[in-house]
Amino acid sequence: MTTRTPLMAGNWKMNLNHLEAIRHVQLLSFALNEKDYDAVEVAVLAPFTDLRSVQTVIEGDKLKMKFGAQDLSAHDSGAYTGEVSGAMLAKLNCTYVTVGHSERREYHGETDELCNAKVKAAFKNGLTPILCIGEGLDVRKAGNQVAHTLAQLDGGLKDVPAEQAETIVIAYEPVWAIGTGEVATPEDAQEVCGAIRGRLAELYSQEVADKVRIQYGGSVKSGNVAAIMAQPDVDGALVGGASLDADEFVKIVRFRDQ
Ligand SMILES: O=C(CO)COP(=O)(O)O
Repeated sequence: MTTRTPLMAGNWKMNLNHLEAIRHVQLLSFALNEKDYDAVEVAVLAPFTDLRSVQTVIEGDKLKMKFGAQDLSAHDSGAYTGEVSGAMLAKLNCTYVTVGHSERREYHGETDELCNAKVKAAFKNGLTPILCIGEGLDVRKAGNQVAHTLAQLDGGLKDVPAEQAETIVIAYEPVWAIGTGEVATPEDAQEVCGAIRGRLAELYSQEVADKVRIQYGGSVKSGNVAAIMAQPDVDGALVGGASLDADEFVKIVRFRDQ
């Protein structure tokens, strides 16, 4: 059985300008220590306009914190006004990029096909995609959360080879739990995260499935993170609102102490 290092990632969404981002990363850096970095991987996912500043603080101070973006273009370069390419993110030393967050699916019409192209663009440029999948409230009420989420997984991973797939991060984010304070129960999280790992084993192999980190996201706070992280198929958290409060995010990173 592979040991998976938990990945605790803060998705800042459209919050914190570059000056606020510098201050926020500094606050995190004062609080986090070697023991934290030995136990978990910590990442911040910042707006595009913050990335250069975040990189400067993290690399200048030799912090072990990883950083990344919240989206990328499916295209390499060219006449795509407003888009940011994977190569541009790689040039800034980004490690991660979220793909297919539910807010992009909902407000920007991102389909599984586009997410698949973005996953491939991320890999092509040496970035690790965090593919976000999860069901809305109506699907959950109908009891179809597993089938719905696995269909998004299949779509996002279409034609992605095993050697890339084993390095991907999957974030299970039930849409009804995002920003609502309505956290999924640990059992809800485990049901779908376990099904995701099972599906990865079917698509690739058990060995690949055992390597992939699966995060839970949706109203994660210091008060609920420990119970969610105790689930066997949950390997991290993708934290929205609570990641904007440095003290709270540090508590989430230290989930074992909560
Ligand atoms: O969407 C999320 C992280 O990507 C979750 O957001 P909240 O933690 O604010 O519910």
